[in-house]
Amino acid sequence: MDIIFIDALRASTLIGIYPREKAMPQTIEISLQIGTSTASAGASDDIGDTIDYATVAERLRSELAARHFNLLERLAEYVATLLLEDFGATWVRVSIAKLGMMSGVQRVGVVIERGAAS
Ligand SMILES: Nc1nc2c(c(=O)[nH]1)N=C([C@H](O)[C@@H](O)CO)CN2
Repeated sequence: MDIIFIDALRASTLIGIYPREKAMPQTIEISLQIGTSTASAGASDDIGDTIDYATVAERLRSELAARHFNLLERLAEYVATLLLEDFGATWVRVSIAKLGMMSGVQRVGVVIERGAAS
């Protein structure tokens, strides 16, 4: 299995369990490892034969701008499902972090893996 990755993509979304988090968008940081075969694109040199990371980033930003989730766990599931079902990934690792949420802590977050690594 090959991997296409996006590291530390920043996106704005409503995320959290507290009223202020439901009212005020916050910036989250998303890192993705997207399992897929890159062999076809490696041979053809054609963007149509692979998962376009620019399209993934744009889609995520627009989806997240329009949604609210209570938990990072739910948001991570949403992102993983989107990559598996809409982009045809076979396996994904999704890391999502909130920045500066707690005093003395730089980042908090979740990492999930879904699909089948081959
Ligand atoms: N495991 C989790 N713990 C917490 C979450 C979460 O999404 N997953 N969220 C919060 C609050 O929304 C937090 O961001 C406020 O500091 C607390 N714990």
